[in-house]
Amino acid sequence: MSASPHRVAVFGAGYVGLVTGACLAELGHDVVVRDVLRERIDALRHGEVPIYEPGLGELLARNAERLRFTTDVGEAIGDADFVYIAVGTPPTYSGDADLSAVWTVVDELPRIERRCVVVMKSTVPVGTGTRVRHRLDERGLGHVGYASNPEFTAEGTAVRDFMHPDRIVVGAFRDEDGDLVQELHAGIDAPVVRCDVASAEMIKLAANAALMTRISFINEIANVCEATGADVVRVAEGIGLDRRIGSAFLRAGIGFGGSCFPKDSLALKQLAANSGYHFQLLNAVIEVNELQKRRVIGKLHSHLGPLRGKTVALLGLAFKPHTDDMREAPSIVLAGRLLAEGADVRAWDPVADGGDLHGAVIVATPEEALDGADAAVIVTEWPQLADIDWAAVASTMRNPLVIDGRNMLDPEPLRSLGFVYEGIGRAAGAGGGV
Ligand SMILES: NC(=O)c1ccc[n+]([C@@H]2O[C@H](COP(=O)([O-])OP(=O)(O)OC[C@H]3O[C@@H](n4cnc5c(N)ncnc54)[C@H](O)[C@@H]3O)[C@@H](O)[C@H]2O)c1
Ligand SMILES: O=c1ccn([C@@H]2O[C@H](COP(=O)(O)OP(=O)(O)O[C@H]3O[C@H](CO)[C@@H](O)[C@H](O)[C@H]3O)[C@@H](O)[C@H]2O)c(=O)[nH]1
Repeated sequence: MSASPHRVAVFGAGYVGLVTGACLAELGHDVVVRDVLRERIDALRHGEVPIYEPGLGELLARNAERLRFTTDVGEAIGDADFVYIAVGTPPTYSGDADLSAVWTVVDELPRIERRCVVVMKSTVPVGTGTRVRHRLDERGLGHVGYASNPEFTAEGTAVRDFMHPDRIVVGAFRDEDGDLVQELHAGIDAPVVRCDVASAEMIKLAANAALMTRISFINEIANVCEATGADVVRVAEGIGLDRRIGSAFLRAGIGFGGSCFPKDSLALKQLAANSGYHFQLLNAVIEVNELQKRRVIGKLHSHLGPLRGKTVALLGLAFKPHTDDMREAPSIVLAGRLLAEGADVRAWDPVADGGDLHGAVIVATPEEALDGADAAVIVTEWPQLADIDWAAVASTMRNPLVIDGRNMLDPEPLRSLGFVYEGIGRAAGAGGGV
């Protein structure tokens, strides 16, 4: 519980806005979350949680008396001390971040007489804060503060990440605004990085770029492992124990997806390009990822030949486990390629609804997806997949082939059951799951 409760308005009831609102309420603040989607707000008012995020439902319920939901700007702003902007910043056709939702919020802010701080939670290009500051000044809101407080939570662990972050970043034009945002987080035990607004904006983009670089790096190592007979799982373990390297984000697989990495890599690439800089390394990271998503298709070809008429079971659809989010999920590229090549796609996910996969048949259990299939492809490392009774499945599949896009299974038991097992970057005969 923080020493002094504040009144906070959060614009955007998506993955970030809802988690931010619920966690700030948990810290003792009074929060109003505003969204433009009436059905989303109605659902929240009825105690329903419109997204799948572990722990969020309990947090919203526990803090119900400090949380309100509205579509109305005036009601949201009320007498708020903080206005958090947590709206989407998707990529435009060119890859630049689309800031239209951010500008809508800035422009719909009513006349505010008192002291209040607008806080940017959305991921935005460097320079956005300066532009928002000017717009606030032009609108006669010069007394309203502005701070950048980027979000580093990952989907599936967002509540824990918010309450126990590695760090809190606060960039402000005026120290007193930064002080207030820092004070709002009283009760969270984490280092606070105080800096200028541009640096805070860059910390967010650079952190994501660093994580993506590690993933594309290990994926390229995996591809070389595959060509040379090494096992990337052991290689990642071996290099990750070096404290200078560390073991996080060294899981080779079929590439990164999600609502953040793909779009933020493009946004940083275009931000650099717009400033006259060609960001070569980031371009390579993006390209490696695009190719990585398609490697499974090559593996299927090498085992099955032409895919027309073959049935492929896609196990997992969400871009990662413990979320229903399918934005930029590798499953979308995979399903699209398979369907284009004439394969029948049967797909399963415990929470993502697969509505984006036009032409794929969505089934209720992994076993149903595998029944009669020519190949199983593990797309998302859902823990449920570790519990499949492969001995039973062996007799129901048309062809016992498992392509493990996340290196989650132990190859040896599968091979001893007669399965052909291929991971990503795992030489034939390599043992041990991850
Ligand atoms: N998803 C994540 O895990 C994550 C983590 C860190 C940062 N971010 C960044 O946070 C931002 C939000 O991401 P998200 O995943 O929560 O997006 P989202 O699409 O899930 O949610 C955005 C919400 O904003 C609402 N909205 C649009 N215009 C509005 C307005 N004028 N007033 C109020 N609400 C409005 C939308 O209806 C939607 O519900 C993005 O910039 C994203 O890059 C996301
Ligand atoms: O070793 C790894 C780690 C992750 N991934 C993939 O990378 C993607 C992103 O995973 P993750 O980072 O766990 O999830 P996000 O929810 O997208 O979170 C990222 O993006 C958020 C939005 O910017 C940031 O706030 C988080 O810090 C950052 O981790 C997923 O497709 C994963 O399968 C790998 O392939 N190998």
